[in-house]
Amino acid sequence: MDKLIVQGRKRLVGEVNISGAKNAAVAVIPAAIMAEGVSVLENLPRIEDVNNLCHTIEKLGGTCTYLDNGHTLKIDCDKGTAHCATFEEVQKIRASYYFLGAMLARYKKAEVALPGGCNFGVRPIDLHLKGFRALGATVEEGNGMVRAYADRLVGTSIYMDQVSVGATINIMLAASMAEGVTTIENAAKEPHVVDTANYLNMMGANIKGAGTDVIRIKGVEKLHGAQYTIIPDQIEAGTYMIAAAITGGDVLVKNIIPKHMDSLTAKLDEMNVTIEEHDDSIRITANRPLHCANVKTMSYPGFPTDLQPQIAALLSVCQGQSVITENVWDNRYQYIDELRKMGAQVQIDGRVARIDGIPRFHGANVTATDLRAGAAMILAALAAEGESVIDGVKYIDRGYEEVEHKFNALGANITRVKA
Ligand SMILES: CC(=O)N[C@H]1[C@@H](OP(=O)(O)OP(=O)(O)OC[C@H]2O[C@@H](n3ccc(=O)[nH]c3=O)[C@H](O)[C@@H]2O)O[C@H](CO)[C@@H](O)[C@@H]1O
Ligand SMILES: C=C(OP(=O)(O)O)C(=O)O
Repeated sequence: MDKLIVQGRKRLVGEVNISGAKNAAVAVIPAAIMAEGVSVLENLPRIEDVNNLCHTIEKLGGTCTYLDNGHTLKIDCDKGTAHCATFEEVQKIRASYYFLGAMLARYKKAEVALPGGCNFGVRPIDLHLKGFRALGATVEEGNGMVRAYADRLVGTSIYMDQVSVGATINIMLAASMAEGVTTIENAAKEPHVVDTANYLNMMGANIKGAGTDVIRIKGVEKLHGAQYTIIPDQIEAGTYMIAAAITGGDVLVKNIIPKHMDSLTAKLDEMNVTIEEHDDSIRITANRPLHCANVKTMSYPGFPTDLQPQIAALLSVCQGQSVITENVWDNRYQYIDELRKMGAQVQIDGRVARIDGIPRFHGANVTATDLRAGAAMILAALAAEGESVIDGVKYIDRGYEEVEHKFNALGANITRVKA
């Protein structure tokens, strides 16, 4: 597996362009198989999750063709695809569960292997399946597979027991081609939910209310291809904003939607970081001592769980005691042992992490236990005294485009050693 070697104590200065959002791209790509016609997706991030989804579409019988340097993709499933996805690619990533909703919509039948993705303990998909059943599908699970089929899907009212990004999007996909109207109450409001709804509407769907907690979907018979530009990645942007703060840097984070960053900018402001907001960029300057802060992760517009490891790295080198409460995942502190190897002082008690600020990290050999844990390791290593070696880079490559190149362009010194 590739490793990253990071020389620490580098102040990041300059500008960084944020790529398209992973969690939007990974929903929009499977949604493209619902179209009779060709879709052109722009601003796709060049990341492993996108590669895996493209391979899946090709194995299903569709075609994926890049039109430029890898950010614009033409997806052609005009003649239809298979409805059974059991390949290795499907098991590697979380978002492969969207093929269930997409296939069920177009073919009224779907067979998909259980998804993979980052390991935060149990990651059930019961709410997705409950939604499909409510629409009239029969759903069976067994041997690592989910099988769903229906003679017809019929719109209905669905109340989500828990706010779930994946279930909201998956039900939206299936309901787009159901008969009649579906309402999803207590829906997730994340920017990627809105992005997927916008793409589906461009394809001819009739979805209203995405971005609020009630989404209303009037089913249509057919969807056509569409040209669509993916939104910027809120989490990649947040990672570079925190990188500027942790290295005492001065970075303009470009090509973003500043509104999506509100929960993070409020927190960084509270910590004494200077923030300048522009139309589509944010400048982060950190030239004052940073204060401790308390962070609670929540669904959007709350503080995203996908920035929890990165903010933990930053809080580790702030003055005083900070408290993080992880409200989304049962087990998202596996990376803390790795951060401790670099000197972090953290006590974990269930969903709560108490972090006592240290003056600075020291370099160490650490492992990226998952995608955002890997991002946190890079941030800690950038701020650390000495050299760090980060293993498990394949997780980072799932969701960060050209990670070492983007950081090095800001003044970091990161070298990739190929396995
Ligand atoms: C590909 C993608 O977009 N991944 C994101 C998505 O994951 P994902 O869609 O898997 O996360 P959910 O929003 O569904 O999960 C939120 C909570 O609901 C629970 N739950 C979820 C589904 C279900 O059927 N039953 C159930 O109990 C989960 O255990 C978790 O505690 O949202 C998470 C929360 O913002 C992010 O961390 C992931 O980066
Ligand atoms: C957890 C994440 O992704 P996934 O749900 O795809 O594992 C993430 O993007 O931080």
